[in-house]
Amino acid sequence: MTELFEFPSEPERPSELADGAIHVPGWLTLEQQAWIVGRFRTWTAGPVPIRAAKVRGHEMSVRTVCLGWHWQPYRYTREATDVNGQRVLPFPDWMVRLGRRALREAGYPDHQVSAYTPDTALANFYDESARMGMHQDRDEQTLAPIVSLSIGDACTFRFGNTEHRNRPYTDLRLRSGDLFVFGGASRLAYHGVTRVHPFTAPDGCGLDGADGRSAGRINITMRMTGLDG
Ligand SMILES: O=C(O)CCC(=O)C(=O)O
Ligand SMILES: [Fe+2]
Repeated sequence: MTELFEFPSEPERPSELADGAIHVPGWLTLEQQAWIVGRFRTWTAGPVPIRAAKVRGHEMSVRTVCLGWHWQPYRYTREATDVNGQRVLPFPDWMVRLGRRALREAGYPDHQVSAYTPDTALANFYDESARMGMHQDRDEQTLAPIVSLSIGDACTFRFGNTEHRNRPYTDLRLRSGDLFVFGGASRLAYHGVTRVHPFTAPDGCGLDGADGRSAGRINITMRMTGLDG
């Protein structure tokens, strides 16, 4: 035999789906993932507990806890007036640094990296039956890029166009540790999660299933609201 099979597998590289939309597979180490899951558990404990936001009277299947600003359909407030009226946790400095590193490593230019000061994060939890319909992230007053981190079970992420929620779109798998950035010409692209793939979370990522259940998926999106106060 040749040594063909001894070559390490091709390293995973960033790929640009569309102008400004970059997928970086395996961006977070397992240790970083597990650490973030630990932080997530503290956020869900309050003062504003994780909850399913209500859209036109219907609870979303995804549950969300926010940092910095509280998102409710379709606005940001400091107090979670649709939950318990408490003020949300502050946006952590480590996440600003992580957001800048994400932009840099996704290939964004230096001036955009240094100007990037995300002030809100939506931390979503998906159980194996949760989904997120096609939508635009447009409750922010700036068009600064969105930085998205995924941990736990993989999902099928649908990334579409800026005009409407229908084709053309690309379905890709977001796995534990992946980074996805969408800014520039892709900032207002419609996107959603069509399904979660149970039992695909890697050992050591910090999300473990219990009693035969799958681990679920955490997704964190950092954003710059452009809001004062
Ligand atoms: O879970 C994801 O990957 C996307 C989440 C999302 O689009 C959102 O929170 O607005
Ligand atoms: Fe979104």
